Amino acid sequence: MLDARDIDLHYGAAQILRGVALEAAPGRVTCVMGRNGVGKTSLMRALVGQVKPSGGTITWRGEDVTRLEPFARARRGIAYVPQGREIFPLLTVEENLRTGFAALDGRAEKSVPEEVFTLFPVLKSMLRRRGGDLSGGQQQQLAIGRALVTRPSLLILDEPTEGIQPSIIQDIGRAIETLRARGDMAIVLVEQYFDFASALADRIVVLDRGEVVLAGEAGSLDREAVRRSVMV
Ligand SMILES: Nc1ncnc2c1ncn2[C@@H]1O[C@H](COP(=O)(O)OP(=O)(O)OP(=O)(O)O)[C@@H](O)[C@H]1O
Repeated sequence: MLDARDIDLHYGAAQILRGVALEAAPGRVTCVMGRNGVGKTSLMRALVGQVKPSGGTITWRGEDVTRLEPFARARRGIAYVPQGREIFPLLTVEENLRTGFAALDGRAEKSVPEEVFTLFPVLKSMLRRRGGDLSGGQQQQLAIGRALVTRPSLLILDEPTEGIQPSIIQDIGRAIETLRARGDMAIVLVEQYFDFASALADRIVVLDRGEVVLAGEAGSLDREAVRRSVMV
């Protein structure tokens, strides 16, 4: 269980997050929604340790991880698929997948889980291709695959549908459903694509200008209010 409470975040003098709360539980998809620039990515970066909040606490499986470095959180099962994918264009697909092991300690198993290729068969057929030669959608699948090699129990996905063709968006949606159905992984999904998010979400948190303005079980929230919150 992830429990982030009262998160404040500043970049210099600018306050980006104000008292934000976010929970994520195994077997559930928590969607973080909101327009451009409201602080969604900043919140994810705070969860994984890439930025330090100026206030609040982040508890993961009962441990306060607020001050832990990113690698220490990765070793505790937290994996992040950043916005824009950030795969290595000159490395092959296989090498890109293997970079995920850098997050693990020496004792961890260092084989790519077969599940990665079950979820994204295209990666198996492209193991020797360079990451940069893949389509945007294939790169997104690779970025998710790389996160899964650490066998995470919290998977954070930052706008995985951005700039991706519809057929691959469907594949990614099915992959998220499969991972949720396993029941042991908590998934946090940042999304602005309303239909995709609302089809997957168990819980929805809407941010606006650094604050939570709507939060609740997906079925209990006013769909139109959520839709409006992501419309430009
Ligand atoms: N490293 C940084 N230094 C200063 N300001 C930043 C930095 N990163 C982001 N910001 C600013 O913080 C605010 C929130 O950005 P953030 O990327 O978290 O929003 P977002 O909701 O994820 O937006 P998007 O959907 O466009 O990615 C924006 O005003 C952005 O310009």
